[in-house]
Amino acid sequence: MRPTYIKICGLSTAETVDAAIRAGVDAVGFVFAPGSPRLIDADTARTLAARVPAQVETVGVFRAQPVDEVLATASRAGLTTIQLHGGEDENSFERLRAEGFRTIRALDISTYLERPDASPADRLLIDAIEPGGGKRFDTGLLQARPPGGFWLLAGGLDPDNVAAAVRAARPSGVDVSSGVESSRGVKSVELIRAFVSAVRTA
Ligand SMILES: O=C(O)c1ccccc1N[C@@H]1O[C@H](COP(=O)(O)O)[C@@H](O)[C@H]1O
Repeated sequence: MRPTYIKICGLSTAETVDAAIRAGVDAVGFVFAPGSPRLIDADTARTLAARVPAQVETVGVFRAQPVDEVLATASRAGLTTIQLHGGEDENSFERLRAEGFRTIRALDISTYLERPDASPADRLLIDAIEPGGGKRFDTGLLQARPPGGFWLLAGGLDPDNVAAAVRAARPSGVDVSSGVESSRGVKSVELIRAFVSAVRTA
């Protein structure tokens, strides 16, 4: 069986990017969604992404932003992958792919249950209602509509709950932001290490 894919999101310092890579993550995320406590600009992301080895994905996270703005930011930052939390139309992912990006479509659990097949992106991410809010959702709801293909579980994961969440929901991967922070928006090297280690025990 393939090891669980791990993405650590909302990184903003060289120290935490390096810690995530040393811990063995598959992807690091940079947030460009206005209003986020993890918001960084494209030039900062470019400097951080330059530290990341080629086998680790660099993901730009956007929420309800015009696709032209998404493309301009991700291109300037030199990222490999774009994660959209709403605002996209059915053509957006095709356009992002045509520009050479891998894509992740993030759906909150309610939207996923209403439209489980609404994912023309390369990968699906299922999240709680408020992205980046550190709140979990009941993964038992997925039993009614088990996701097919590669999918990521997100929403309120942390080093203490992630192993059980992986065993229960069997996602292809996990994505975390709040659960590896010492205070809102501030990532912790220790919590990043503990999170990756907990996933590996699941
Ligand atoms: O992290 C944010 O601030 C954010 C803002 C807007 C859209 C997405 C955001 N992050 C994504 O939220 C989930 C997990 O969040 P948490 O672990 O519950 O805090 C993850 O997909 C992040 O990429």
